[in-house]
Amino acid sequence: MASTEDQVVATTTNNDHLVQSDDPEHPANLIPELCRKFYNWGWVTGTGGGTSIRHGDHIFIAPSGVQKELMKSENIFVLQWPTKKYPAEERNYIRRPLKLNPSACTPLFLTAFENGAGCCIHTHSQWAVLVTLLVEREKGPDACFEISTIEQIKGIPRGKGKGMLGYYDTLSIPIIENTAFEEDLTSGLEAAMKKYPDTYAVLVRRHGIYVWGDNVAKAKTQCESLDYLFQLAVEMHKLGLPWVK
Ligand SMILES: CSCCC(=O)C(=O)COP(=O)(O)O
Ligand SMILES: [Zn+2]
Repeated sequence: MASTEDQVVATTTNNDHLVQSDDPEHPANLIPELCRKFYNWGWVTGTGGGTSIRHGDHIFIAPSGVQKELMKSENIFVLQWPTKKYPAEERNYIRRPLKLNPSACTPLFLTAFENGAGCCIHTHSQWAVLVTLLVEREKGPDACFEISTIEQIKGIPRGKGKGMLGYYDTLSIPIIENTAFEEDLTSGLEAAMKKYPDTYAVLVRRHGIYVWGDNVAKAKTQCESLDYLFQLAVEMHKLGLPWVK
């Protein structure tokens, strides 16, 4: 539930103050800034993908179907945290920009926040999509991308409070099947997180990846490390080199 103060302000001002800040680290400034970077890295082109940040008891969410690299702080939706998984139906937004809808990824971002994340990134990176195709023969609940003995694996946590993976560890990222609508991926994401409680990412076959972290810096670092590893795996495959020893 929104606090009484926020609800009162919402009826009169749409809580614009929640997305107005001179601080570049404020989520309403950071989400557009990150999306500009992600666009240049091929992660959020053609309106696909996005990112969401939890800041105290507020969740900041980008609008749906917009060019994510052109987004402005005034376009950002705000939810009170904790909230229900399908807030669009619950009129639970304490800031809702006119003529825009919240990202279809919202229930997936909320799943990551329920798991303790401070930031969740969704990319449509072609490297992520390609690795899901390379392991397409493995369908069902055990589908997984695995890679070992590559230095960049050290950029991924072993699990919450367990430190980072080591050079000789095997990194496993579960793969779920895509659905016709983004929000329908939520149950698959929940199931993968239950089966792999230490994971910080879930690949979506023929679609992309969801990566989360305790905070923005960790989510971004992990997403970059994974994208590096996916690109490397694809290039190794092209050279006929196995990426798991
Ligand atoms: C061409 S993008 C299709 C929708 C999608 O997969 C996505 O990640 C973007 O969803 P949003 O509602 O945030 O635009
Ligand atoms: Zn998507």
